[in-house]
Order: sequence, then C-alpha cells, then structure tokens
Amino acid sequence: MVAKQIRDEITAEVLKMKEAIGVVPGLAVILVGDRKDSVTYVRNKKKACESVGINSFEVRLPEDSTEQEVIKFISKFNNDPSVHGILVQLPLPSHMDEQNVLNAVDIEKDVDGFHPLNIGRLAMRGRDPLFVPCTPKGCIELLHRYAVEIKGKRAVVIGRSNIVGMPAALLLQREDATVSIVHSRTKNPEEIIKHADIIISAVGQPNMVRGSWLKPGAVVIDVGINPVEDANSPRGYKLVGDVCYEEACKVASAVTPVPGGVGPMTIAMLLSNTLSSAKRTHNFQ
Ligand SMILES: Nc1nc(=O)c2c([nH]1)NC[C@@H]1CN(c3ccc(C(=O)N[C@@H](CCC(=O)O)C(=O)O)cc3)C=[N+]21
Repeated sequence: MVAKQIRDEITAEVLKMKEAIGVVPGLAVILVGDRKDSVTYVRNKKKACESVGINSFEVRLPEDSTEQEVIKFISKFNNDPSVHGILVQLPLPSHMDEQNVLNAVDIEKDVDGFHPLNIGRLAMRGRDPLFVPCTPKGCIELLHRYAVEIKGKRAVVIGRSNIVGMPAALLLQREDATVSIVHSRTKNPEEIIKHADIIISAVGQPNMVRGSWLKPGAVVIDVGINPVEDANSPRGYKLVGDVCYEEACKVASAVTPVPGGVGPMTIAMLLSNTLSSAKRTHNFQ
C-alpha cells in the first residue's frame, strides 16, 4: 500500500538524518477533551511516529480547559527545539475559537498546514506554503503514485471545509485541473459530478455519492470517515465513506476504500511534514 511505502521512505530518511547530524524529528500533539474518534486518531498518529522513528510528545487536556491553557502548551512547544511539528487535534470543544488557538502555532511548525498564511500562500500563484494540509496532500499524493493524469482534467471536489475541500480544490487547480466545488447549496450536484474525471469527496454524508452519478472511468477519492451502526463490529460501529463503494467500483476506474485509503495517507503526510520541518530547521537535505 502507498501509505506503507511512504512510511518506509520516511523511516530511512529519519535514520539518515539521525546518523548524519544527531537530530530526530519531533511531533507534539495536543488533545483537548476525550472524543472517541480523536483519541483513536491521536493514538494512530503516535503509533505511526514510533514506527518511523519520529519522537512524539502528547498533551491531553480536559474538555473544560480554557483557550489560554491550550495556547500556553502551544507556546511551550513553539519554543522547544526538539519539537518540529505541532498538531492541535480538531475539533476543539465548542467554547473555544479554533482559529484563535490554531493561529498560536508557529507557522514554521504548522505541520497541519492550517495557518492562514499557509492557506493564503496555497491560494496564490507563484507562492508556496511551508506546509500543505495532510488530508488534501494525501489525496494528491495518491493520484501521483497511481500516475493519474491531473493536468487538463475536470475535477470535482464535494465539500468546502477549511481543512479538506478548499485546500484540495486549490491543489488540483495548481496541477492544472479545471475544478468545480459542489457543496450543500449546490442544486443538482449530480449534473456537475457526472462530467468529472477526478472526484474528491469530503462531505461527511455516508454513501451519498451513487455509482450512477459517475462518469465511466472516473477516479474517485473518498475522504469520508462516517461511523454507521454495525452490531457485528466490536466497536458497535463501522466506518463508511461518502461514496457507495460497491456501486462506484462498477463504474469508476479507481475508488479509494474507507477504511484503508485516505486515512493512512493523512497520517503518512503528517509524518512527511514533520520530517521536512526538521530538515528545514537544520538545513539538512
Ligand atoms: N489538527 C487535526 N489534524 C488532522 O489531520 C485531523 C484532525 N485534527 N482531526 C480529525 C481529522 C481526521 N483525521 C484522520 C486521521 C487518520 C484517520 C485514519 O487513520 N483512518 C483509518 C481508520 C481509523 C479507524 O479505524 O478509526 C482509515 O481510514 O483507514 C482518519 C482520520 C485527521 N484529522
């Protein structure tokens, strides 16, 4: 699998850096509250760091923490030379202003790529962000690794969130796709989706995208991670994507599965962003 291949590449580069200059990349993750999905993702990220040799630092804060308390830990990590990336697990508790908190992360350590300056540079021709958000970056990396032509193709992004839909649309147009963004206010989205050569769906509606909506041969990337009741699974729920996987497989030329598709790529890109941050800090190629 591509995510595994990328993790192996990162393992080798982390080792090379450690042997050459004695520096090991460090990722700090701040988790506020105890949402089950967030606890799972943070655990997956920690395990992934350990599997490639990146140091991981974790701070868990209670649900009723104040913005200032979270920002205090961010500042500590901003000033800690052994920390090269800082991730504040979203969503934050509703009493907090997420943008306020995320803005406290030093842009040089913003491995999520959520800082307005990183998104701003992503949106500007001729500028490059220090970091690209992990999930959209993972989607494009999948297209590259499977040699899917993007240039001149018609792409549709379903959903327009700050952390997936919008950056994904920006990345596709930076690679010369012609991009449409369909969203909750789009009338008859199927009319637009049916022309797409490439679809990235990040809308959070289980099994919304039907096989009949797809152009034969389309490439479909499913970012959806929707929990649905499932008595047969130990957790009492299973994850399904935004796309009807079985239906889509009959029409599309490729469909990413959920789980086992974009999720592991998201984590692989987080590791990659942390490594590149450490390289940049220490001028190491
Ligand atoms: N600051 C921040 N950065 C993020 O990148 C971020 C975040 N907050 N909040 C939540 C979302 C979601 N996210 C996922 C990461 C891994 C999987 C993942 O590994 N999924 C596995 C399944 C995991 C399971 O079994 O539950 C898969 O799709 O195969 C999914 C989702 C990162 N996010």
